[in-house]
Amino acid sequence: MLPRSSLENIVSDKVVDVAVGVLIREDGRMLLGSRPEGKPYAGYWEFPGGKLEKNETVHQALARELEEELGIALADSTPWFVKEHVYPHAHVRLHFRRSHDFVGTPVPKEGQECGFYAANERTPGLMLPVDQAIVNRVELPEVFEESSDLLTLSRNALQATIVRDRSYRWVGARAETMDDVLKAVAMDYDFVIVPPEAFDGLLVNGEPRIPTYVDGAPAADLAFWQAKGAHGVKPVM
Ligand SMILES: Nc1nc2c([nH]c(=O)n2[C@@H]2O[C@H](COP(=O)(O)OP(=O)(O)OP(=O)(O)O)[C@@H](O)[C@H]2O)c(=O)[nH]1
Repeated sequence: MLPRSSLENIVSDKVVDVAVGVLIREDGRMLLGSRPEGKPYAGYWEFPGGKLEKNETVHQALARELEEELGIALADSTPWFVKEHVYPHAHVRLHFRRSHDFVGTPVPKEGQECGFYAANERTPGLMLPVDQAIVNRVELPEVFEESSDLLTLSRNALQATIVRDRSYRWVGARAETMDDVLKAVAMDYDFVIVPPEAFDGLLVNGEPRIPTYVDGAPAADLAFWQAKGAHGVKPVM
């Protein structure tokens, strides 16, 4: 067995960056499709997207993949969050971007199936292991209001486990430092709430690590914060 540091080096040398699109239609349904034959996890369902090519931005890669795979023209997209996952076949860094701004009816070009689904609807095949949890997050409200299915915690792991068992739909925490954010990522929280002055400092390469609400930001500023990569805002109540 190799020492842990060597293992980490091997894995991190081979991280594959992937652009993933969460395309949301006016009725709130999101675009999902099956993976074509010949790829790892063929037949599993996923969000559209694919690997970044050299010198491409995430948005460019996503626009290219949507055109190639489904004949969809992507006008605009905003960063949502980045998630890493180690599969038997690859260590991927998934750059999820959201968009309401796309044109065209998806026409599968690689023999896949696809369609627009609500978060509580089942796709004909299983979702990729990482994506099932993300589907639930698509319905997070953009303006944070305290509600029975949206819970903010202290940063206590045990407490998070307990509230998940009591089946809150979403679990989040307050974060002011990158360390807080990374703990929330490790706990697989659904979101963090950050002060506006800390927001930029919590981005890595301009992207958040977890869906992020900006605390005390007026709802009128939602588009401004979303363009920077925030999921939404938490106005002063
Ligand atoms: N497209 C996409 N890939 C995902 C998602 N979630 C997820 O873990 N992945 C992983 O990210 C990687 C993306 O690779 P891909 O095979 O779709 O990319 P690609 O179209 O550029 O592949 P190719 O050019 O090698 O055929 C795969 O390891 C896949 O398992 C998702 O929602 N969408």
